[in-house]
Amino acid sequence: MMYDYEKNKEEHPEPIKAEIKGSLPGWLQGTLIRNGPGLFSLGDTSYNHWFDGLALLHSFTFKDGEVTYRSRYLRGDTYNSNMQAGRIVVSEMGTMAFPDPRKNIFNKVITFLNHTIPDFTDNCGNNIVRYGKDYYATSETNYIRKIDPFTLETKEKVDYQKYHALNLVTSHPHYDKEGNSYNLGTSIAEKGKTKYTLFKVPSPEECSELPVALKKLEVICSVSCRSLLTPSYYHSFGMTENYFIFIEQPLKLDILKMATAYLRGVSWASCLKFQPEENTLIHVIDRKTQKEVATKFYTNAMVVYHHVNAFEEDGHLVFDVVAYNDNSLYDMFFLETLKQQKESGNSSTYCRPKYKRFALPLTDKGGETGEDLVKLKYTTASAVKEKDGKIHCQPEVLCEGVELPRINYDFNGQKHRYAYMTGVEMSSVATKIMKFDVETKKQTEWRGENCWPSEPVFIPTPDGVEEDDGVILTSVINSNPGESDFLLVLDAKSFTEIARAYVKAELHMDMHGYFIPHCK
Ligand SMILES: CC1=C(/C=C/C(C)=C/C=C/C(C)=C/C=C/C=C(C)/C=C/C=C(C)/C=C/C2=C(C)CCCC2(C)C)C(C)(C)CCC1
Ligand SMILES: [Fe+2]
Repeated sequence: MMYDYEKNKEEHPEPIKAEIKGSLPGWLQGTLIRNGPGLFSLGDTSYNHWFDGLALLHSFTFKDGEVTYRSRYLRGDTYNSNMQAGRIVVSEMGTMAFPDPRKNIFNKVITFLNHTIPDFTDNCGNNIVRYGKDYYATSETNYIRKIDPFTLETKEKVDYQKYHALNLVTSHPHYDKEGNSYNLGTSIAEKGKTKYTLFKVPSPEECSELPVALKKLEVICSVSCRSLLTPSYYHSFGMTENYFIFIEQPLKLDILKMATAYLRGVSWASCLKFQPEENTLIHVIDRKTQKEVATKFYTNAMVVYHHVNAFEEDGHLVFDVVAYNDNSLYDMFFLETLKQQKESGNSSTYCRPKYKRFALPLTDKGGETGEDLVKLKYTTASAVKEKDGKIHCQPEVLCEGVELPRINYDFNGQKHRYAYMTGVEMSSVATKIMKFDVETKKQTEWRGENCWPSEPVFIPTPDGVEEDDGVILTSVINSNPGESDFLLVLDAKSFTEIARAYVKAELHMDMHGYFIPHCK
């Protein structure tokens, strides 16, 4: 049986009480919000790519041993314009929307102008982020959409460009213990320069008076792009106590091609090119000096979407990522490809993701040319100094076939032992979730027959002592006939089931989730 990626999903804005099997820990109070695409065709139009689908938020609220479920489409300008027109009229990364052929020439000219000086989509269907005290649905364009985290109603549209010149911003910010948020974005050909900018948005306390916390956006550092018109695509970055890690990979947006994409009748995604002949630069930014460290680190060509974690140890900066050899992940999610797979029953041939660990020496003083400067005993990752002083890094592959990594976020920036991930076996659905022990390399799994779990989210026990004191939450699509979908609660230590909350509604395959304690 295969998941039907193309099917439009219904929203359930009224709370639905779930049926609990097992018992929920009393301390688990709050709301898990998850985000992902839910609508793929409208009128006689449809999206080409699964990531393009209209954002459908859903949430599980835990209160006094009960769970309530609700879901709501994000009613952004994109959603409203599409619904009003009864067809897809706003372009997304993988789908260029063209004017209705029945429309008059005047309308066609306006649409053309809009795509020459484009106003991008606010269909924020990738993740939930927090800036100050507010929560936003986000993808990677300059628009984010404030939401009510409890009712999932759509609020104001916020434009990063009002606060800083940013054309693209990740949907994976970092947060520190004080509640500050950190994110990374790209400014394209701004005053003749293309650069990646790291910025900070202060904690809720510092922004409490402001309607939009981004008003207090502070630039930490800008990294120049290696080429003006082909910035790298990236989806996340790493942060430790003293450093940020940004991977400038050879998966590139060709801006000139993008500018003419509409005229040429192709999508923006077709202007995204993997260039394996180029290497991958690893930028390390010192948080104290707010400057890039002088040493130049690089590795072979690769494509990374998700950083797992990063930490400092004995003069090294260690970071873990999920990496691919090419861009086949994006290609796998074209709806036509997914449909063919479903019909033929064949699984996909996309490149298997690998959990890789890199170790960068922070001091290379005295290192000889050709010497491996990594002195950590527990990793085979290497960093060899070359004649020109650059450092060539080779990772250690810790395991394969994993994606959507999460850790106990209290350990972000510190040495972690466990990563929680979905397991993928050459297919577009996850068949299991797993706990991976990076020290022993032991993998513990949860799987259910005909069940497709989502990204596993770790929630720490309030008085927890050990890293894995807590629970894992994952929403599970259950394709066993006559059975309902459910939210699964696992004990993170033993990775065994504690409870299921069965929902009398069809859950959709989503991307990422955010847990807000005590939001109820
Ligand atoms: C502004 C701008 C623009 C636009 C843009 C856009 C429109 C974007 C969007 C974007 C987006 C919208 C993005 C997204 C992303 C996503 C991702 C990257 C994802 C990933 C995923 C994954 C990794 C998966 C996983 C999974 C699942 C989900 C299921 C099961 C199985 C697996 C595990 C495989 C342009 C360029 C034109 C120009 C410049 C500026
Ligand atoms: Fe992501």
